Amino acid sequence: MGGAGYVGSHCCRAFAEAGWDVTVFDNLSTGWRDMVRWGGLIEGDLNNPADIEAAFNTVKPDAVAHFAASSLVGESVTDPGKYFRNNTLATLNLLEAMKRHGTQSIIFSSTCAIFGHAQTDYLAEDHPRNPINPYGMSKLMVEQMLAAFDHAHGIRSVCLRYFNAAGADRDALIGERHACETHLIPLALKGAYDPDYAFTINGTDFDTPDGTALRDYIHVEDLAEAHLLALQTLKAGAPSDAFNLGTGQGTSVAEIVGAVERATGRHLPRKIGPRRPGDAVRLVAAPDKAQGVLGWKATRSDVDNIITSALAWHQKDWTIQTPEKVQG
Ligand SMILES: NC(=O)c1ccc[n+]([C@@H]2O[C@H](COP(=O)([O-])OP(=O)(O)OC[C@H]3O[C@@H](n4cnc5c(N)ncnc54)[C@H](O)[C@@H]3O)[C@@H](O)[C@H]2O)c1
Ligand SMILES: O=c1ccn([C@@H]2O[C@H](COP(=O)(O)OP(=O)(O)O[C@H]3O[C@H](CO)[C@@H](O)[C@H](O)[C@H]3O)[C@@H](O)[C@H]2O)c(=O)[nH]1
Repeated sequence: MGGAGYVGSHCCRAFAEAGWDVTVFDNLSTGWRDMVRWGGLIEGDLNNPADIEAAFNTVKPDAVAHFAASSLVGESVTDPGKYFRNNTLATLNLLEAMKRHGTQSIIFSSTCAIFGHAQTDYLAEDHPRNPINPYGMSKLMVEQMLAAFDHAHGIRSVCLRYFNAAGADRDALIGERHACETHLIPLALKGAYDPDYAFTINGTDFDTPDGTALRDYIHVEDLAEAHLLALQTLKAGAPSDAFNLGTGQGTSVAEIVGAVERATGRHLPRKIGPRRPGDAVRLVAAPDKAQGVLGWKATRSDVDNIITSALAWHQKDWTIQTPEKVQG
């Protein structure tokens, strides 16, 4: 579900390369037909139970990987209904279909936004879950629904709580491609090449060493590997579980700006703006549980490697970010 999007398309590549039959179900609201390269595409909307029913009748899936969602923190603050509908209600439709069809395994794209403000430097799975924006709330509700569906119907789930997904695949075939881009790394790359784009740092008054927000950037191919491992453990009969997926390394917005300048060899002009509504100060994972239980470790998530891979993809199809700037 949602395999035409950024994280889903990278995971589909990993699933297909592991020898699994992949079918993408996606309404292409924020995804892209040409990012569905590993498996077929069924166009459908999770808000429409008849679409899900038809897809399940066609494919009869053993397992579901559920990436589909609306996922812009700022937008969720101004339009919460969209988030409860497209993330929470739509997932309920999916779970009802899984129940009807006897599909017993699901990997869910959760998020560190379920935790809210960090009470500890590194967020472990048992950190209190107090989301501070409707996006995080809508995802936490899904985690709770998943637990209830396991209890009542034996549908086992793995909630993978990504920290900040970043980077692009090793061959630069697919990458971070959001029609409405709000994410830091693509916008910083755009700012380095496009003199007409005013890149802005959202707040320099956070309680962090350099005053800018701290995040844990995780390479999208490391996330894909975690999905493979999670599905394998579910297939082997493991119980439902949840894992925080990050590196354990916090990187500030200012440090990302520096890394973009290193990778591009260009100056990145920047403005200083206010904090973005709903933004947490610091979100850094404690990745120990994923390491211990899944045997997963981020190996591609060095910030310079992330930005180099993102840049390689953007340069291959620069029109996606900055028309006219193909030559850099
Ligand atoms: N990108 C990140 O940093 C990040 C971090 C944490 C969690 N996540 C979660 O990971 C998942 C994937 O994120 P992404 O960045 O790849 O987003 P994306 O927008 O690129 O992909 C989402 C995909 O879901 C599809 N979709 C959305 N609503 C749908 C619906 N009702 N029916 C069918 N398809 C629908 C979209 O068309 C798109 O292809 C999301 O659930 C997101 O909340 C992302
Ligand atoms: O032009 C920009 C864009 C972003 N930021 C800041 O950079 C940080 C990271 O922002 P962004 O890349 O948008 O990621 P997050 O807001 O942290 O949200 C992402 O990461 C979350 C987990 O932290 C996921 O749940 C969300 O789906 C995903 O959008 C935040 O402080 C932003 O305010 C800027 O300063 N300037």
